[in-house]
Amino acid sequence: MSTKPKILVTHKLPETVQDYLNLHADCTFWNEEGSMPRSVILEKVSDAEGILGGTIDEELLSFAPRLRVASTSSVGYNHFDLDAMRAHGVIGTHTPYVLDSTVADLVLALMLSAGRRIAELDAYVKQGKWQKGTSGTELFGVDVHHSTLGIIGMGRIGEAIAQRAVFGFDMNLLYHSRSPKKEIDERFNARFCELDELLRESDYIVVMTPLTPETKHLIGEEQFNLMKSSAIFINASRGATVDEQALIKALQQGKIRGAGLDVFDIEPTPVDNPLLHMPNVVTLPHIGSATARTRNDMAELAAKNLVEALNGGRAYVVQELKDLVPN
Ligand SMILES: NC(=O)c1ccc[n+]([C@@H]2O[C@H](COP(=O)([O-])OP(=O)(O)OC[C@H]3O[C@@H](n4cnc5c(N)ncnc54)[C@H](O)[C@@H]3O)[C@@H](O)[C@H]2O)c1
Ligand SMILES: O=C(O)[C@H](O)CO
Repeated sequence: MSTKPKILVTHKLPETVQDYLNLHADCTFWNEEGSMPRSVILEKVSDAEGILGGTIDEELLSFAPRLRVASTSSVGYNHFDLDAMRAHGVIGTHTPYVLDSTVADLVLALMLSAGRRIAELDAYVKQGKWQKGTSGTELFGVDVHHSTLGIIGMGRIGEAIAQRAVFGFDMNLLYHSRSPKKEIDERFNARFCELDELLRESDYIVVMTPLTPETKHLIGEEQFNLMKSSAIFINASRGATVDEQALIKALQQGKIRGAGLDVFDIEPTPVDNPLLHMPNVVTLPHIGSATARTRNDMAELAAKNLVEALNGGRAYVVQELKDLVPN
């Protein structure tokens, strides 16, 4: 009989990562597209000590009496019910650092695209509108270089965005986070400020906090009312950090100039979401970390986290559950 821990993997992994897991665990894989259906997870998790992927909630935990570690191949872990995991003594791990640059690249792309109207004007050319003649001014956008960028949530990805914005585009940097960071101030000649001040002063506003009870709807009607009418608003964190209805209203009423969104309240977002029908809004299907190399790195790290945490080794355990790790 195998002495390796039993693990359940609920989405397809690269072959090399499966090979690694097979060396260290008795694995049940899912090799079809999409994720393992919930009913199958609930059935197969009954004897698992580790799980890689998916939502961890009270229901799943009640079907998993032997579960010790849940690993997610994402840095965000708002799909972990942390209270329930604590109550069941289950450790959670995630994948910080390996995706910072890829997500930061995408945020800059959203800023450039929304600010300089790339997607909108690409359609303009392809639809033959250019041929009809233009005064020119109607095609104007908002400069990225030498504008003021306000980053809300100056963590790992926030810092990678700052690096690109300050050194690549000569932007001035404001940030709001849980606390000021001296090294950020010095390195980027940046200034920590309260949220209201950041919203009033920034030309580009990027939300990059995790989704937690404190950050849910951090940006709503009151916050949009403080922004410049020329502001470009970017969300690449989680949809629910922003009150989506308030964002729609702010755009409809011209309270801000445009937006770039990688994340939505409901994903996939319904096709009748008004945001999808506004030319000044650039929309993406939650692809912040979606390059082959980065997704492979995330899968490798998630697998390593699972094996290490099951064996008492070093893993990226989520902050809120670190005290559950035996010394
Ligand atoms: N769009 C995507 O594909 C994509 C990819 C990766 C990460 N994300 C999201 O980005 C988030 C951030 O990732 P990270 O690795 O930079 O995390 P991080 O923990 O390094 O940084 C988050 C920062 O937000 C700050 N913060 C937390 N609560 C706050 C609050 N109430 N007010 C102000 N600041 C607050 C923290 O102090 C921290 O500095 C993830 O949790 C995830 O939800 C999205
Ligand atoms: O949190 C993350 O890592 C990204 O959103 C990918 O899901």
